[in-house]
Order: sequence, then C-alpha cells, then structure tokens
Amino acid sequence: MEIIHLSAECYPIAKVGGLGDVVGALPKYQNKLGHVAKVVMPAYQTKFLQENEFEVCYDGWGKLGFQNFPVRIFREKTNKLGFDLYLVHIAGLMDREKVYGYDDDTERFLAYQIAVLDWISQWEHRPDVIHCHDHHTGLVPFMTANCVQYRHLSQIPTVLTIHNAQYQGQFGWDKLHYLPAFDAWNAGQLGWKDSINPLASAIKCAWKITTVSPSYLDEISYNANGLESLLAQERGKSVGILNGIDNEVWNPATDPMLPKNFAIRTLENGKRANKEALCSVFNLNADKPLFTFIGRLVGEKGADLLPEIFYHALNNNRGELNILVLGSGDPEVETRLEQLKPSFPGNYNTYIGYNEQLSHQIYAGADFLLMPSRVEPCGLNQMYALRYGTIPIVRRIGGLKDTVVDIGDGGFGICHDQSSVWDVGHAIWRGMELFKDKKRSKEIRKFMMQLDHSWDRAAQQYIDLYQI
Ligand SMILES: Nc1ncnc2c1ncn2[C@@H]1O[C@H](COP(=O)(O)OP(=O)(O)O[C@H]2O[C@H](CO)[C@@H](O)[C@H](O)[C@H]2O)[C@@H](O)[C@H]1O
Repeated sequence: MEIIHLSAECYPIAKVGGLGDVVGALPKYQNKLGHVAKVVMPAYQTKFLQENEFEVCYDGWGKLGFQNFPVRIFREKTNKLGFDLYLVHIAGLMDREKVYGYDDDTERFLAYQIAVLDWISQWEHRPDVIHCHDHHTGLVPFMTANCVQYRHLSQIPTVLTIHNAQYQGQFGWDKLHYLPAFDAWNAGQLGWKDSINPLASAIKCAWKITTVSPSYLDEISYNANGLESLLAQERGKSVGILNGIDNEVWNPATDPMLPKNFAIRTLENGKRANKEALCSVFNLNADKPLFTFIGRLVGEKGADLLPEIFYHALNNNRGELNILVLGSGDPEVETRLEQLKPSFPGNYNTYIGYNEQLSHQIYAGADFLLMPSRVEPCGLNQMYALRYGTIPIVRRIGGLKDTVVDIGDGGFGICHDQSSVWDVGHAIWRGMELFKDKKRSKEIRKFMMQLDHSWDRAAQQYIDLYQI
C-alpha cells in the first residue's frame, strides 16, 4: 500500500512533542512491513533542512482566498530516515524557526494542506490512503470529499489520528473564503459550535478515526474539550491503537546520546554511570533516589502542581531525594520551578527549555519518572522510561493506564488515581521506599527493560485498519 502521512511534526526534522516521535517512527515500521509510507510535512527553517540533500519534485502556485502563494516541494535524497520525506516550502509562511505559535498559524497550516492536495492532484496515480495527524492536517478529509478541484481525490480513504483532542485549531467563519470552492450546502461539515474547527471537521469527514490508546478512546466521550458528543456520535468508525516507540532511536545499548550505554545485563553499572554523570552536571546527590519530570509544562501534564509537590517532597525528606525537571511551557510554572532552586541546593535542579540529548540522559540516569497528567492520550515518556530502566510514576489515565501496572498488582510502576499534590506526594514516598529495597528495584527494572513496546504491532494494526 502507499500511505501518505501528513503532519506538522516529524522527528528528527521538527519535534515539539510526542506527535513528532510518532510520525518519525510509524512510517518506518510500515515500510518494514513491505508498504510504501511517506511523510509530507512543512519545510521549516531547521538544521535538518540545512544539513541534508534534497531534490525539487514540485513547483507550483497555491491559492489561499484571494492570495496566490508559491510552493516548492523537496524530497530528501537518501531515504536515510527509513521513509521518503517530502518538505513543503512556502516562502514567508512555512520557512520559520518554530513549528507553532505564530499569529498566522491558521493561514500557514491551511496553505500547507492546500499545497499538498494540489501536488497529489497532479500525480498520475492515487495513493491508497492519506493519514492525517491532528488538527493541522484536519481539513484535508473535508477538502478531498468536497472541494471541486479535488473531486478526483474523493475516493482516497482518509484516516485521522487524534494525538490530543485538547488542541483543535479553531478559527472564525470570516476565513471561510480561504478554502477552495465547494458546495455551500456542505459547510456544516467544517464547523463546531461557533467556528470552523479543523479537528471536528476531520472527525466528521475522515473515513476512520484513531486515538493513540484504547483508554483515551473511552475517555474522549466525556473529556474532549467540547467535542465529546461528536466523538460519541462517530464512535462507530473509531479505533484506539496504542502508540509504540522507535526501538532503534530509544535503545540504551546503542543510544549515542548517553555517556554510557547499557543493556539488561549491565543495568546496575550502566544506570549508575549515567546517574553519576547527570548528578555531577546538575549538582545532585547520586546516592539518593532521583525523581524526574520531562515534558511540556502545561496543565494537561499536571505541571502546575509540580512546584508544590516538589516543595513538600523536598521539605519533608530533607536531603533524602533528588528532583530534576526538564521542560518548558507556561511561563508562570517555569518561574515557580526555578524559584525552588535556592531552597534545596544539592537536591533539586531544573533545565527550562527543550533539549533532546538531555532527555535521553535523564531517561537513562533517573530512578523514577513522574507523569501526573490530567490528560494523557498515550504518553511516550513512560515507555522510554521503561526501556531505560527508570520506574514510571503515573496517573491512571489514558495511555498511562494502558501501559503501566502498579507494583502492588504485580507490575513494574507506581500508579495513582488523581492529579493532586497529595496523590503524587504519596507516590513519591512509595518510590523512596522501593528505592531502599535494592533487590526488588533491580528485579523490576530488569523486567521493565525487556517489555516490548516497539512499533511492530501498532504498524500492522494501522495497515489492517486502512484495509477495512
Ligand atoms: N523539554 C523537553 N526537552 C526534550 N524533550 C522533550 C521535552 N519536552 C518533551 N520532550 C519529549 O517530547 C516527547 C513528549 O511525548 P508525549 O507523549 O508526552 O507528548 P505530547 O503530550 O507532546 O503528545 C501528544 O501526542 C503523543 C503521541 O501520540 C501522545 O503520546 C501524548 O499523550 C499526546 O499528548 C517525548 O519524546 C519527550 O521526551
């Protein structure tokens, strides 16, 4: 089958969070199964673009409302990523340093989607499926189904994967004219409440919908930032497929970003060496348990609770544990996390910002990884932690519920029910107790590291879904 993945992010080209990881891995695993999976994403101004070789495969003009824009599509020449990568260059709109966060994001991602469909329209053949990821590509199913100029694409099945229903990309009806001409009777397929809502539109128009874990599929019928009833209505065409992880990128035995590689056999010494390296950089005590948080500092991840959780944990257990945070997001949370530093020198530190290499070093060097998420459609961090022998402490929600079993139930993680200061504090205490039992900790770590969360299974599940 020929599968076209459309996404705003794809690792290692541009990654803001887990969407990038998924789109950088799933196509590779689909290709391994004998299919032809391609990624078509915007051409941002990234290092990857400057450091690799590309050839031009399309030159044309797109139209956004009354404005024409030039489009050039580049193909990466070597296929080094394990899939064909196409970058859509739109001068002045896409060629920026950041992926998101601009006032004209609506125009940017709409222009990208129109450019992609204009290009596919000119192919002599049709792909077997167009797989859209999140709201940035959510108007594609509407456009292939309804726009006059794409009518010949209307028989290509479209699949929407919802990585996070909190973000929907809404914009006003005053921008309706940006879309290529379509039968006005069908405008209702674009909207939800008072605006054009790309995620809602994709939920209505895509042939199939997937969520990134089975539990999240259940949860969105009562917690989906206003789309609950729509998702309940479209449940019949929805499936929850648990994400995998890219075992080639996330392998402690070969990971080039680690000071010391290790495998199950060398777990003790390997983790110790990584922990010592990390603790020396961040002035922490390598003899004490190291608890960490990695992620976007936003409400969904429970990040606003972290300063209070950490204050109590550090204050109640003076000198007996370390905490290290890697993240960026809400400026107020960033400041509050920074402000704790002077009170707990030698036991607490932060890195506010995005740092891919450091994230690998933390997964390898930490003892515990905290994920007190309020919403977690899948979560990849806990799976990386498992593979790197770091015990996950997670709230029982979404994909966390589907991947982590509590030690009290014969499992390998620490689970709590609420995103609350008390619940997480208690989970940290359980972690400290577990850390004291070296034999049990070691057994658990060994067990976790051999769990298989690779993409092999999920890649096939998607192929099966495309064929229904
Ligand atoms: N400051 C930082 N520095 C370095 N690395 C950082 C970082 N902050 C985050 N990361 C990395 O970004 C990724 C985050 O993965 P998540 O699954 O938590 O993603 P996110 O919530 O963005 O994605 C959404 O999509 C994914 C994929 O479907 C779902 O798993 C998830 O539940 C859903 O919310 C991990 O690789 C993590 O290591």
